[in-house]
Amino acid sequence: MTKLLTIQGGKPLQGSVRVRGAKNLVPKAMVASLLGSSPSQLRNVPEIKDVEIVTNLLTIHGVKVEADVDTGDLTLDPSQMRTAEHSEIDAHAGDSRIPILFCGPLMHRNGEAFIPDLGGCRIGDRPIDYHLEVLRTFGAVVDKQATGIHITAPKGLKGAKLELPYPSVGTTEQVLLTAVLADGITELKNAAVEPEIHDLIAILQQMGAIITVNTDRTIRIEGVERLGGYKHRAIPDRIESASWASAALVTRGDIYVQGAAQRDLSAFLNTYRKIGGEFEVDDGGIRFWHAGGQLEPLVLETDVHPGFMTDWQQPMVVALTQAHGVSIVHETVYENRFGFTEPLRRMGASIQLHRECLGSNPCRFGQRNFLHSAVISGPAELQGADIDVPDLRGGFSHLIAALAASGTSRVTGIEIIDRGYEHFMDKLHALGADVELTER
Ligand SMILES: CC(=O)N[C@H]1[C@@H](OP(=O)(O)OP(=O)(O)OC[C@H]2O[C@@H](n3ccc(=O)[nH]c3=O)[C@H](O)[C@@H]2O)O[C@H](CO)[C@@H](O)[C@@H]1O
Ligand SMILES: C=C(OP(=O)(O)O)C(=O)O
Repeated sequence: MTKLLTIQGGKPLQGSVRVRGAKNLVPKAMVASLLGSSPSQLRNVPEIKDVEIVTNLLTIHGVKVEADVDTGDLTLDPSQMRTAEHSEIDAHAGDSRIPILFCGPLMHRNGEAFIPDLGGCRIGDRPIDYHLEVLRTFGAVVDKQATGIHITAPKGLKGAKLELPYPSVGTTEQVLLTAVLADGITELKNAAVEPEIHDLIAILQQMGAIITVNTDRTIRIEGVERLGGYKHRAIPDRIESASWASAALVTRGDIYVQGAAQRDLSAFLNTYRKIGGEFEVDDGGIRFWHAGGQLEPLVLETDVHPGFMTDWQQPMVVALTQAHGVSIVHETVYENRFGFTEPLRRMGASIQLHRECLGSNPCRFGQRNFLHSAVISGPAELQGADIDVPDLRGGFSHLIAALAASGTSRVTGIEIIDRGYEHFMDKLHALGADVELTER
């Protein structure tokens, strides 16, 4: 059975949606529970696919996971841990990148780990060379096999001096989850400092870890012998919040995002204001709306935190198709994150892709053959189209383009959107969207 979403566009989205814990924190917080000698409690957990995948992976490793989907409370008890079969891990890895973060905790607890083929969005090559390099420096032995990668630590894991070629989020998390129980001190230079990393550090500190973050992207971790459980409320999802904000702009609507946190959206809110979007912050969330005038074009470059996040880029590009004039977007985090613009062009948007760096941020893709800059001319009158969702954020962008377009769009592959947008169909209905889901 495939799901088909039919969208009649042209209605402004209006109303309120609730955003819960961050997709890019919650699964990692769940993995961290493996390091504890007692149960952990995580609050504000959303019902999204990546949480389901990590729940299954933890369960096959003997962790008892109890969830209350209404309150979003999760209890994770690792006291009966066991080693899972490679075939079991493969079967449950799904379309997520999280399995690679099990390495450190599993080596500490079971002496070995297995990395299956990883999922995640197809927005670039997404190699794992930094991960394997840091694990080797901790003392792990990496054995690449036909079905995946087997990792052992025959002499234990020892603190290390590390420096990343690029501030990779996943590799920084790999280092944190490995170093906290390693023997001795780890120093990581050029670390990622995204809000989700700080939240993971807060969790590890509650468990008993000793971690210092310096202002120069250096993280110092003093290994300890034992960690306990944690009790933590996950930070809200800043990507989902920004996505609904873009939806308000594109559809000329007005959306209150309950749970959105200004602190983690700073770069996005500056851009939102410059394009002509309005927002108002209160204790419970942020209201986003289209002020009624014309939207202004922008020059935008994605970057690591505290820059404009790459996962905000795709919905924002749809908003820029509605701005009066020429906008430029330079994607510096992933080499191939503009594939989603092809359906937008079919819908009537004017977007040209370029191999050159159209911006001044240092970028790894400039002298290579990657279409990683976009020139967008607006405003475009979008028409409905048939679309197959390519990836999580690209898919959400297509939904909001279709909601703003005249006529009917038929969208397949929407299951991908469940990876990061909790109950998005219910939310679209609540916002007054004319959408219908059928199975065929
Ligand atoms: C589950 C999760 O949290 N996903 C987020 C995480 O992905 P993820 O942790 O995979 O992203 P990274 O920060 O590691 O990747 C950044 C860049 O580093 C490169 N790289 C990374 C690792 C490596 O071993 N070798 C290498 O070359 C990647 O190809 C990419 O070009 O951070 C990204 C950047 O904020 C976000 O877009 C993703 O939503
Ligand atoms: C790229 C993303 O996620 P992942 O790393 O899980 O593919 C995303 O959330 O936009």
